[in-house]
Amino acid sequence: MEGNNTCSDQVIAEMIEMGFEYSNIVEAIKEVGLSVPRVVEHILKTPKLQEHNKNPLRRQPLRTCRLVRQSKIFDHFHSNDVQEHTEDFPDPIPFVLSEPFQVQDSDVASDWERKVSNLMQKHFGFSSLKSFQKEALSSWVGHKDCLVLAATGSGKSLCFQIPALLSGKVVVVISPLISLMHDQCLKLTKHGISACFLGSGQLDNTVEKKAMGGLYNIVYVCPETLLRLIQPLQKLAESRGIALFAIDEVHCVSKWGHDFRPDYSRLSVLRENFSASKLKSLKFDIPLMALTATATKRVQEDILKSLRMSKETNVVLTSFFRSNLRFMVKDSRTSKASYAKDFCELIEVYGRKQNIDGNEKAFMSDDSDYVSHGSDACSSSDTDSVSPDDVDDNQDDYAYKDDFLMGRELSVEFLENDMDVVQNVDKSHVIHGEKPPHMGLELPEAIDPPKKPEGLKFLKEPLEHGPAIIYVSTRKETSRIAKYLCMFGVKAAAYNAGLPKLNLRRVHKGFHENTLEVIVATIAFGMGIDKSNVRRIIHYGWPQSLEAYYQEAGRAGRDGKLADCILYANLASKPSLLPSRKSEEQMKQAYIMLSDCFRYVMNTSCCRAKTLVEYFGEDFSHQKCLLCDVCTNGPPQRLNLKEEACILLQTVGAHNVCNDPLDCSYEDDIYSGSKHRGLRERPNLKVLVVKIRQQYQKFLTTDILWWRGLARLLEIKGFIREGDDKIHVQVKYPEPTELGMEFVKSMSEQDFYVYPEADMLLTRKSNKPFSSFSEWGRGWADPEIRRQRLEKMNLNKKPKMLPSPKNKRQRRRKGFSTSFLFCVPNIKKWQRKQVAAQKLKIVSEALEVAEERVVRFQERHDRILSQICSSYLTNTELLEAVTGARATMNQALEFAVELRKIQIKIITSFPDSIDVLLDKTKPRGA
Ligand SMILES: Nc1ncnc2c1ncn2[C@@H]1O[C@H](COP(=O)(O)OP(=O)(O)OP(=O)(O)O)[C@@H](O)[C@H]1O
Ligand SMILES: [Mg+2]
Repeated sequence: MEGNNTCSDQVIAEMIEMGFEYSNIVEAIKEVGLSVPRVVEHILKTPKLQEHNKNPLRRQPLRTCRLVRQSKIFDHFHSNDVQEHTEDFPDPIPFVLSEPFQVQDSDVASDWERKVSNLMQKHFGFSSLKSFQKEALSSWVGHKDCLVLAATGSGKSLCFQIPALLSGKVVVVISPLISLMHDQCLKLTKHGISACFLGSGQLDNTVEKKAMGGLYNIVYVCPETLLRLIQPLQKLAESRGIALFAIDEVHCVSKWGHDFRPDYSRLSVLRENFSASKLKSLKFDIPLMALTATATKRVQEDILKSLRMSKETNVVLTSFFRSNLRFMVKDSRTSKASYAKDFCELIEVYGRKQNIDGNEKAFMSDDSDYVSHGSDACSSSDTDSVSPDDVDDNQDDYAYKDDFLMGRELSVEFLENDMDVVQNVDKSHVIHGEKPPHMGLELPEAIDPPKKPEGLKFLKEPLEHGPAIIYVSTRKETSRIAKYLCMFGVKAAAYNAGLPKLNLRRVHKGFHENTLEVIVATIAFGMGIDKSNVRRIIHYGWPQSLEAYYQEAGRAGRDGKLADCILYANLASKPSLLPSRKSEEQMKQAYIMLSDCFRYVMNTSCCRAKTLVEYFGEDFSHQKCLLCDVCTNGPPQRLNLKEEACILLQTVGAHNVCNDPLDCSYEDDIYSGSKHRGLRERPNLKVLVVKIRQQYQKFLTTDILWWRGLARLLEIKGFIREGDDKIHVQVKYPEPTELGMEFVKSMSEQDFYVYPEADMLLTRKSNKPFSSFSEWGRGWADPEIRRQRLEKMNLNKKPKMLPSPKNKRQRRRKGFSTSFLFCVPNIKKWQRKQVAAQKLKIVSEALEVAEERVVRFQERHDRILSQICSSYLTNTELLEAVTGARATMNQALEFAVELRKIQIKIITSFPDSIDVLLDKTKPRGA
């Protein structure tokens, strides 16, 4: 019979179901072991025991069973809206033991793999363990500590859930977020495993007592609560027993990670208080199992050290590579103006068209709450009457006044406040100038990296339909984009920690039940999101680190099917840190991580997946993933930039050997950024580029972006380094290295072949490598041509006045906003002109391209027309082709007209911006 090999919990539960008395079962198990038939037989044959079981097959009333019913997850909330949500929660597992039942360690170790297999099948419906799960469990069975590093969504939770089932003891899980604990308890309850969470979010004060009495298989705690409960937990360890301490999302331990939480760094108390030397009843230290999906080598070492994990800790490292994720980087201003371009594909997929065929009706009626309160999701019925430009970005009002929900505040804060605010930092935990910790412990390489480029099999696979998550950095933007998408019939909603809790809960529910398809969220929609069919993760704006990026991107494609991870970033800009309170040391670390992220985006030649997994210290076993934009589009053409590299190096060198302070004219605040930087100040890259432009006619019109990219390449080659003691996202005050100077000396011998970086490509044109300023744009520099053009356009009238601030809102509502011209309102006039000049340059370039396209489309259109004429046929295919060609031509024309309008606006507002662009106007004092 099956019961022969089930664990003690199962045997007892089965026997209780049959109606036997608990104390009799325990006594019988002691006599005959964990076999249901033998236990039954023993009880029935023992007259003493039989007395209590006159009619064993008739169920005993609960109170005589000395059992407690496993509380529903909702019992943990003092909520009066229980009825509304009861359907969320399945019937809980029937019972948990009210009395501790110590299982012998030998029971667990024997034949554990088969027992695990049975338990998995019973509770989760899986047939087998993954190899890393098996390895983690075997560490636990051998009483060893274990650090599990496995990709997002790979199934790390199972590693600590199984020990609870297998041993009959309690597993204590330390988790950073109440929402995460809530989600996991919910899932476990559904799988018939008793679990609870403790901490500030738990308002039912009986739960803690019950948990410390051993009534739950799995107890989730946040670190603060754990520190408070050391003594009760010690008692629990000595009574029912604690099988394992699992520290989930353990990268939070390390200040070198992307999500440091000071309370996590105090978790060494686990080793101190739950070791065999401290608790006499223990034969072994209670094992620690630390789990994360994002940890660099440095973070891994820090975890081992901070938690005081044993020297024999088994580091279970799986490949971080997710072969079904298609990584892409796209250039975008990531502002309201670029929504139309960036989200057109998304709208096509999730928008009205598709929803009309599907269940739009249901969406509109069922989700009327979202619709009527408009801030987090909008009605698709708005679509027809609103244009993209009508999105009111001032409306950031999240008041949620649903009569139905008013006064029904959930009494438990299952979602943290300020989850999307970068964590505060406990300065006492940061040692200035501290070297990265080193454990002297060799971390193993990945145990089972995939051998073949699996991307091949996804190459021909279409992207299936499934939900999407868009990550943005500000709360305001979540609602702005959600509204924009809703206007086109996309079932979208905003999610950020500033929204009312009930609202967030509904978004969660909508997402999991597929009534919402696109969630626009801050990082608050974070850890523990485990939905298998997420098809797209879009980052709209720069992430703060590659760790955070990969963890968020990893929420896509957990079903193993193809999924897209697209990062939209303004390649002409540099990322900046989100405001947070950080110590100096942590700021440095944050900048290093931000810089790594910047370099990932700017890279054009190395497979994205390779860059990412190697970032986490893994050897990528393939050359390419075959899916990412770099693999599919190929790297750009390599260029020999020997001359440019030498010129930059020479300029850097020339300005670094300057010892005479009077000769260094960088005190000008426009150039150096500050008047007070002191005389030993080095020129920054911008100043150096101006010097190059002044000195070399050939480079007069080169873009700073181009030099920025080149400086990065020179830094990678080790030819220059950052001369400032601060860390910058990109080298700012370059200083030549010996290697760099050697290169200059050997100028005639060495080539400098490189793949231009993404920002360099922005400015580069095939036939004019250094000119980002079109002929047409150059024409404006000539006063006569300019006069003629303005005359022709009837626009040589007075420049427009700067709009008054009170009309700002109105201006925003109008289609083409001129606000982009005045987006830096407080800077000096000269700088403003420069900004305008830069914009003019970009617009002119774009216009040139647009005009070329118009001409091309026109030609195609004419060609098809002439074909029709010559064939004297009314061939429908040709007619369709000519209509299509006309449509594309018109589109291109429209675009060109819009660009022209913008250009005129810039020129009329700043007529001399052209001069600035050509560097004719010198800054004050230069
Ligand atoms: N052995 C297995 N076979 C099949 N599916 C599994 C197995 N183990 C876990 N899973 C499934 O994998 C999914 C992800 O599991 P889980 O939430 O534990 O991932 P995770 O590694 O903790 O992810 P994250 O890094 O986001 O926390 C779950 O839906 C789980 O049911
Ligand atoms: Mg997890």
